[in-house]
Amino acid sequence: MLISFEGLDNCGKTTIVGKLKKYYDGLNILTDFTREFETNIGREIKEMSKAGVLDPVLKTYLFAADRYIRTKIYEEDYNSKIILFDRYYQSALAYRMAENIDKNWVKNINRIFREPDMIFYIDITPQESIRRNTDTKFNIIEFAW
Ligand SMILES: Nc1ncnc2c1ncn2[C@@H]1O[C@H](COP(=O)(O)OP(=O)(O)OP(=O)(O)O)[C@@H](O)[C@H]1O
Ligand SMILES: Cc1cn([C@H]2C[C@H](O)[C@@H](COP(=O)(O)O)O2)c(=O)[nH]c1=O
Repeated sequence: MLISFEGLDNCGKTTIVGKLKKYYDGLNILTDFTREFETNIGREIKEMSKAGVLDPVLKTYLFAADRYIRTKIYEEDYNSKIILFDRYYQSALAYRMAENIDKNWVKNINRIFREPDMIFYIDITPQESIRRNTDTKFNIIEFAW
């Protein structure tokens, strides 16, 4: 089963995914979790973002490549394990649309990904997202408010 978690930066995805992993481990239910920036391409996204050389088109391709590598790892596991995705392709749609990139183009690139069995959207306000932010946190989107 593939379960994904979405929401604004700092909404609490990683906290919830961590707690769920512990909970399922306690029940001996096989569970794994994954998030962006775990692959070489993911790390490159971070470096390019810090260097200011990422644009929305590059982000679309690179995040999809990072996601593709991670989905391949779990290809055989969806029927036997719970795979928790801390962000999935819905983030690509939301974040690229916010950057005025054509939704259908982003959708087409992300068509290769299996649909999640469940998506949890964690709803916080932009103000709360900013309030929870710390200087040490990596943000790929400049806060515009
Ligand atoms: N339910 C909650 N209420 C208040 N604060 C919370 C809650 N859940 C998480 N936080 C706090 O919000 C901050 C961000 O949490 P977390 O890293 O889990 O969010 P995230 O959505 O994974 O963030 P990121 O956008 O960096 O991936 C942390 O300081 C965390 O302690
Ligand atoms: C998957 C994906 C993510 N992003 C953005 C969204 C966030 O600002 C960062 C990821 O950081 P977080 O710690 O997981 O919140 O990357 C994006 O722009 N496009 C994507 O496809």
